Amino acid sequence: MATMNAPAPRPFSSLLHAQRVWDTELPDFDPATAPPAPLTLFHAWFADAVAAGQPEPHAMTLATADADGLPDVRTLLLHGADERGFHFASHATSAKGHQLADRPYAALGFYWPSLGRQVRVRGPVTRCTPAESHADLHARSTGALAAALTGAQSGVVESVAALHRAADAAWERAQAEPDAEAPTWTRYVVEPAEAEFFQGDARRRHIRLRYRRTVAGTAPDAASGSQTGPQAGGWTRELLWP
Ligand SMILES: Cc1cc2nc3c(=O)[nH]c(=O)nc-3n(C[C@H](O)[C@H](O)[C@H](O)COP(=O)(O)O)c2cc1C
Repeated sequence: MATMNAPAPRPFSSLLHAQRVWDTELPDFDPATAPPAPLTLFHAWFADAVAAGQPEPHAMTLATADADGLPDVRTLLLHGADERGFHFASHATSAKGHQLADRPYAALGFYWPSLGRQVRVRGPVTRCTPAESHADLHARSTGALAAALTGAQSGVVESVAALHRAADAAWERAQAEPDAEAPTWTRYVVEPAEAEFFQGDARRRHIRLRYRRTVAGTAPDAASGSQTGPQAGGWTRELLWP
């Protein structure tokens, strides 16, 4: 009887070079129709990503720098986007928490491949009040509370068994005490100084629209063709070469 052999795995380079990007139907983006402030466009693009079935559209990369200026990056969930900025939450005692204490600036990146869209945000980071951090924690699932109660984020754990013990204990506590405190859990806000919207294009005519916060009356608005000054709300828009 013939034996069924599993196919030999393809070499990494062959797999890598077989991948494609921007070869689906992508939306048009006319920057001349973009709203004056980036928050409105972010909300619209987020709704588009949800409607397009983009998995986990609220997952974003958060870049920070350590005390020596060395960069670091990880994935987080967006907890809100409003006039104050882009909100996320984590432990103040984690690696990112220490980095933000040393250098309270960050960059965020969203990528929604279903639409060929990327959004980047940069700016200073502030901590929300303890009451807001508490509310953030308790507005979410038992699993999220348990994860926060496990604590020690970014510390070294001696074994998987130790991780399981701590996680199981945290789950039990989260179920028994839904109001339990996780004192280091902190909600942060990135206040955008810049926000860039990238619309991919199959022919590589990608559109990049950057908003920069300005003092009123200081800069023309290249994206709208206006020669008369900045947009309402203190934002200047510029098109960037892709
Ligand atoms: C999809 C996804 C969502 C995540 N969301 C969060 C989050 O909201 N908050 C958080 O602290 N960590 C979150 N994490 C874990 C972080 O990526 C990271 O591992 C952790 O925060 C420790 O980062 P640090 O050592 O740089 O501080 C998430 C990971 C993934 C893959």
